[in-house]
Amino acid sequence: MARAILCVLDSFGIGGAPDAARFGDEGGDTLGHIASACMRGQGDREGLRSGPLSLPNMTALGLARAAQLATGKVPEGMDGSVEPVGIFGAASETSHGKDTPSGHWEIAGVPVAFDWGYFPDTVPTFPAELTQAIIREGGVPGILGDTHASGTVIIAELGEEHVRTGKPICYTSADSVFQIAAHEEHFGLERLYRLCETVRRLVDPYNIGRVIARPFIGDAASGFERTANRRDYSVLPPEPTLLDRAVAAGRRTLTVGKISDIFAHQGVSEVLKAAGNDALFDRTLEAMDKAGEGDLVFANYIDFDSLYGHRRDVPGYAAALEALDRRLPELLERLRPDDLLILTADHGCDPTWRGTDHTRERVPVIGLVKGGGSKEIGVRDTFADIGESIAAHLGLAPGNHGTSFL
Ligand SMILES: O=P(O)(O)O[C@H]1O[C@H](CO)[C@@H](O)[C@H]1O
Ligand SMILES: [Mn+2]
Ligand SMILES: [Mn+2]
Repeated sequence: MARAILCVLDSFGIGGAPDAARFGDEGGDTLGHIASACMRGQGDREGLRSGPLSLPNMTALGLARAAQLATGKVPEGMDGSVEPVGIFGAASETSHGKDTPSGHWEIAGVPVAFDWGYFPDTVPTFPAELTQAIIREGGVPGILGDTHASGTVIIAELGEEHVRTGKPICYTSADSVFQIAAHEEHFGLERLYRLCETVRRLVDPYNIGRVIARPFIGDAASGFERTANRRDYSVLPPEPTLLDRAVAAGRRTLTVGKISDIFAHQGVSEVLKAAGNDALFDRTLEAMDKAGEGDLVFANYIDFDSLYGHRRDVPGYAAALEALDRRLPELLERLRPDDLLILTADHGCDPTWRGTDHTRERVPVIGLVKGGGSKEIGVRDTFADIGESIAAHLGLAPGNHGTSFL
């Protein structure tokens, strides 16, 4: 039994999704395209990184072979001849959406078999009656934005007007989200959180997955910058997840980063938060030190997605992958006999792709049971196989979805 350590590299897809065309994402491949770009010198950035993508520790865990299973080819510059030390394969998503909650919930054994509500890619994007209700019940003089947008672009465009008028910047994306950007000092952080709670209630009838507070600081002269005080207001998962099942069985679930928000704080014993992948990795190590027999550590590394994938920043994404890879030995050293480690992702966000949205992709499933051998698990039909394998490893009763690969 021992423990299970589940790490989600947010948006680290490996291509090959059988239903990618339905999303306009046929050919989308986060890892494959980053690796190819790096081979062409397009991953170079002065003072940051250069050359082919170098992920020796994830390759030892089977990343190159997992990508080969997902797409039929080894990413350029990666070594597909390395014999993986542990569990390796890929997984396809069955949930209808390619968003963060769908991906994480499916990993935790609960695929999302219904369609979220989405706001149309029009201006205005939000229904007039919803906007009116937000103005009335949220106590704001109006809203800015009201469009599909990239969060960093829209605060550059509207930050000054927001500070001047006090109107929050409201926007959405291809995801089922209502995002609210507001200045931490001029508008106020607590006031932004309260507004998000109000909007959470108001968008429930529209079946919107998340309301997201996007606080920022700065001014027009020096530029506006988002802070780490982002907060996600998710609806409840439709069924008990792996987290709920673990807690119900008397286990502890130690969540790192935004996991707790993504699961609407259900089935969470402990929340370890931090800003930035590096600090989140530190929290993961702390959680591993705290976790006892039969417990689950569940971590999310958000920078891949929000700082690099959505920003279509190939050198940034490559550097972040290499940084995490360099630190993996610290995590591997902390594994106790019979601990299960899995590294995976919740969707893709190919930084070479058009637009700024997620990409429908398969995800890697790589890891090991400490003391166990090498095992190819193939391409799994659902991310739920990950949660089901963890449940089996921890001695929890089987759930309603997925099949253990252990
Ligand atoms: O452009 P930013 O604000 O980072 O938004 C991105 O983050 C949201 C939540 O993950 C996605 O829906 C996408 O729109
Ligand atoms: Mn995500
Ligand atoms: Mn995202």
